[in-house]
Amino acid sequence: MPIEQLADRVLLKHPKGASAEILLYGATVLSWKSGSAANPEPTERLFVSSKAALDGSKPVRGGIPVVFPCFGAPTHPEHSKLGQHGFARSEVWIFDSIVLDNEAGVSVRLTLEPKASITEKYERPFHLAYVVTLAEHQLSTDLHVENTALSTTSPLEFQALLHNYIRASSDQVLVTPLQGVSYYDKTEATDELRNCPKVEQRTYVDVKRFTDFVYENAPGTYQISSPAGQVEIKAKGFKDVVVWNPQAETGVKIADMEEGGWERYVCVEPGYVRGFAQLNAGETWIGQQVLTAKL
Ligand SMILES: O=P(O)(O)OC[C@H]1O[C@@H](O)[C@H](O)[C@@H](O)[C@@H]1O
Repeated sequence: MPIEQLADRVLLKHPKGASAEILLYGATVLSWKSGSAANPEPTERLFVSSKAALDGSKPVRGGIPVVFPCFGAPTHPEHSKLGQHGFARSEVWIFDSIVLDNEAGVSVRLTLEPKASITEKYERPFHLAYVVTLAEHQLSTDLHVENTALSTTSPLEFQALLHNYIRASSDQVLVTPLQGVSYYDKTEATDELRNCPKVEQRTYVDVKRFTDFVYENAPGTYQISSPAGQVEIKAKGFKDVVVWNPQAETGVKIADMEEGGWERYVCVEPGYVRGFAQLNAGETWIGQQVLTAKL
């Protein structure tokens, strides 16, 4: 059975060997096992901390959490009651439908709409759909945000991001091409420094030290290369990208991070996080990414 629905998750199996697992809580992709053209053996491409809670008690530390409607601590007045990274990663999504089920793609659609746990802290009407598609060497995850409000209301303003934890040795992994792109360095000590743009000078960006950089208007295609393999991310609609690895400096303070977990991944997160996407009533915005196992 290429698509299997369990009580709390959905399993996707591609006829050529790749597989993926999506937890309904947060619509979090927990696993993506894929071979590449050069190496057909399916290998795990994502990192999930062995201390991650998978029971819905807190967002999953790993995989691909969905960030919406705010990135980081809320800054928009309509988000003031929300926690860091918003509510999409900590609500149970609905399994909506099977979109595709053939060799070209094994694909499902999950949805999230306002419910009591959301409306008590966020008043805007919306409809989210998340389409996860598994191909032979690819995983695509597409977020559709619809403003379901009446036309008389002001536009919906939101941020969105796909928080990919890509499995890689953080000592050796390199992310390209970010040279020349401006970024904001969230590791700086003061607000003034955090809000002061810098320009990436490096051809190859590494995360050997604590890194939390928000690249603005980034190129949209990223290569993540390490001895463990190479994954390409191609993003559309997500104009920015965040590169994050806490290293031991801040990793030891993360309660659900396994010992030394920061050595085993890099987060490369396409998002719309500088400023807010604006969506008129009745309109839909789509943010997409395609992850390709290259090596
Ligand atoms: O611990 P959380 O809420 O999952 O966030 C993890 C990290 O997520 C990144 O996207 C942020 O840029 C970091 O600042 C943050 O620390």
